[in-house]
Amino acid sequence: MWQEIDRVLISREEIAARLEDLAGTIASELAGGELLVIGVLKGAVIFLADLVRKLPFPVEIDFLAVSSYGKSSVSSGVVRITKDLDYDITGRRVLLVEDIVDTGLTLNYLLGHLKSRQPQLLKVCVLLDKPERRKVPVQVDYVGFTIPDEFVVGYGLDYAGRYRNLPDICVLKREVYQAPRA
Ligand SMILES: O=P(O)(O)OC[C@H]1O[C@H](OP(=O)(O)OP(=O)(O)O)[C@H](O)[C@@H]1O
Ligand code: HPA
Ligand SMILES: [Mg+2]
Repeated sequence: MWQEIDRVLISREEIAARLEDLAGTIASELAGGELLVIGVLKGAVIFLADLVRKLPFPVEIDFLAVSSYGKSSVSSGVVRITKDLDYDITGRRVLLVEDIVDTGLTLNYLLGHLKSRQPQLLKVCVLLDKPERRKVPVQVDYVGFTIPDEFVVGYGLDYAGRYRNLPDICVLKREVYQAPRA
């Protein structure tokens, strides 16, 4: 069924348990004012959907879309906004939700883009942090899990558009995304 998967890295049960803690921390630190939660399409959709339902106060939700990986397992280095926000975030309290910070190029670009609109508060929550691959330092306020340098799929994360619906976070077999040596 999931033939290209090597192994489960983080199970659905571990994700659910960590989300309880993460939501508790976010709720205690960001309560007391209106909050706009911004998800980065498409990878963050499943994480955001689970996270916001654990917050004990009403939030608004918006999305923006970027693409840098396309059909590859390596960042193109060029971040492109393919869908911008619907809301004006000037003066607002914002929580940006991402599935993964890897090289940091996407988040770095997005933070510049969002800060230029002068929100009152801008916090960043990522489900996965892969620090070994970082090319630029980035602000991350809340992290679900720190993971090793392996390409992961599932729980929103894709390889060439596939596997987002896998309920666990899994490591893809290396031969799937690494071209055989000549
Ligand atoms: O830290 P980086 O190296 O920039 O990588 C992280 C970004 O790459 C992925 O996006 P992708 O371009 O694959 O879009 P997607 O969310 O639609 O899959 C992921 O969802 C992050 O947005
Ligand atoms: O490990 C990853 N998996 C899926 N998408 C990604 N985008 C950056 N790193 C990854
Ligand atoms: Mg992707």
